[in-house]
Amino acid sequence: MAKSRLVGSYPVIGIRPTIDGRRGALDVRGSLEEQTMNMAKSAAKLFEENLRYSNGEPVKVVIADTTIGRVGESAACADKFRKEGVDITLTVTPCWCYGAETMDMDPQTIKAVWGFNGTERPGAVYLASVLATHAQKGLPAFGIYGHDVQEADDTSIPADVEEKLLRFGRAAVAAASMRGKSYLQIGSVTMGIGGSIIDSDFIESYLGMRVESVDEVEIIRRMTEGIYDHAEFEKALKWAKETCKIGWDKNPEELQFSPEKKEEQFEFVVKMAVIIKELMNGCDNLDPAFSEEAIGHNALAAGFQGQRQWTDFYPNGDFAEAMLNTSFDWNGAREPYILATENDVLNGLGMMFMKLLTNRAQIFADVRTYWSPEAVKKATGYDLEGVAKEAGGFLHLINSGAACLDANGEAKDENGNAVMKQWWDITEEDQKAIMENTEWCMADNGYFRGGGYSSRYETKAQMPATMIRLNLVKGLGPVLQIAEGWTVALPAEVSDKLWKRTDYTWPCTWFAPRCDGKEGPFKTAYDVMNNWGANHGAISYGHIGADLITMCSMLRIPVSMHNVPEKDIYRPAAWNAFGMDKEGADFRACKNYGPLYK
Ligand SMILES: C[C@H](O)[C@@H](O)[C@@H](O)C(=O)CO
Ligand SMILES: [Mn+2]
Repeated sequence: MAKSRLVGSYPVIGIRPTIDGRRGALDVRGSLEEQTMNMAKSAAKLFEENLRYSNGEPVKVVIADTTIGRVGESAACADKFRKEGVDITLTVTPCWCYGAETMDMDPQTIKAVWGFNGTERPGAVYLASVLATHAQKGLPAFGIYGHDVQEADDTSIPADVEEKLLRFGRAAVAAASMRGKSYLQIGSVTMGIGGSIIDSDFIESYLGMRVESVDEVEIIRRMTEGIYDHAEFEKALKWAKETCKIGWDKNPEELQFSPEKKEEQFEFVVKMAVIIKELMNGCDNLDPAFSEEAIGHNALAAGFQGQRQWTDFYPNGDFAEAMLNTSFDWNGAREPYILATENDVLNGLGMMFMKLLTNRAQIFADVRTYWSPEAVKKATGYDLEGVAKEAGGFLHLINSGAACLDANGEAKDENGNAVMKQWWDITEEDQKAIMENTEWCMADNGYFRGGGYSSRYETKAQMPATMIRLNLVKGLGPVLQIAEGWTVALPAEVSDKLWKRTDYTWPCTWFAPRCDGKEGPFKTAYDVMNNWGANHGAISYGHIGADLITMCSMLRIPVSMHNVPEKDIYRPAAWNAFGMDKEGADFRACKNYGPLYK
């Protein structure tokens, strides 16, 4: 399994078994030691078996050396956790404990408390008490309390408790994985797109990341001076020549490049991909003279400007963007990178959020066109069916470049269903099928004067998907939009007719949000697009809106629009104090707490 070269720790989860400290003749504490420690061990096992870092390794979990009954043991636990690199804590208990003495007071950890629903001892009473104390001290924590009473000796974790523990765990590991990593901007603002105007303060104070920036000329310097892994480039080029199906050249005859030039451009774009990888994560195989370049920018995500100055002159970045965002390359299955096109850093960060939550490759797309049932009928004679009909139409998601190739839906699960897998599950067969269903057409010369290639595929299968947009609003700050839905499998002739009306040589995904027909942003697919905050969306496989909502509350980023069922919304207990209207409460709470790293 190819390991990411990211430098810096991955977040560790610390479990804090807390207990009633009373000894005496009846030794309350002694009677609870085993049950309390067993809760901690059950939770640790659940996390270790179900949570993975983006590099594919199991999440590391540590348990305090002893149960925590009084403040001295809290301090010893905090000391151990600091040494272990704990960024996330789960406090567990079946009984009453002394909240302010036993709670996690570290302002930087992401916290949850699980109070066992048994009635022999007041675990739930402690939960309520310590969550109140967390709120009083400005250290919001997630509360977990199972719906049904359990037997005191029951060490199993009920389904509702497991769901909250894992949602908390996935979101906390994603949020804390960003800490200390970089966002690398290659180039500058693209065609006046606001999302490409980078806001370092937001990235530093909300995500705990740093912003690195290099001029695009750095790619040319490295090409010219041979500052790249030559063996890797040769391997990449050989693989690409054997595996990439070259499509057609749509440009007018007089503007088409010669076969020799096309060959040269193909080598150029493959070399770009190798160099951008090395810019993001460094490389051990550079000539020792380039020890500085070998370090890389420790980038968890990056953006490439391309348009216009680069693409008016050099071959475009679509190959690099598409391949790096994909779950494999010439080295086989490996952690997908996040490389945004048009330097849309906000969309790149959205892709990063969802990659960290799912460990799957991500799609970057324009939210290009809403197709109503009437318009589709008029253009193709086809009556919408299924999810597209239920959504009152569908959206055309299409952008040259940074859509992962996994999105053509050619990887299959054990039942033969189309799926965008977690990267470590991608098989050789999946890779072959994905590449066989992708073409590399010559770049549209009207847009990309310098030439290059564009990946081309259609998402032919219906798959669950979640589209998000991270927006920055002056006076408000960051805000997220979420639309769960499905990719739409249109009949080939229908898809072709609609696709041909726009950029037929780019990756094409039809998307139907889950709509409810009620007034508001989810009335129909039209309303989703009409309320969308920008030109781009980041799209992930799966319905992951609830995980995103939980993670955003950890990052203090309010969610302004979503179609996640209210029963699945899970935020820190303190959010309840900000009102019963969940969305308004979220805004008020995020404003109250402010960014994590202010
Ligand atoms: C190639 C074109 O300039 C595209 O980059 C443009 O239409 C966009 O995608 C704008 O988001
Ligand atoms: Mn775009």
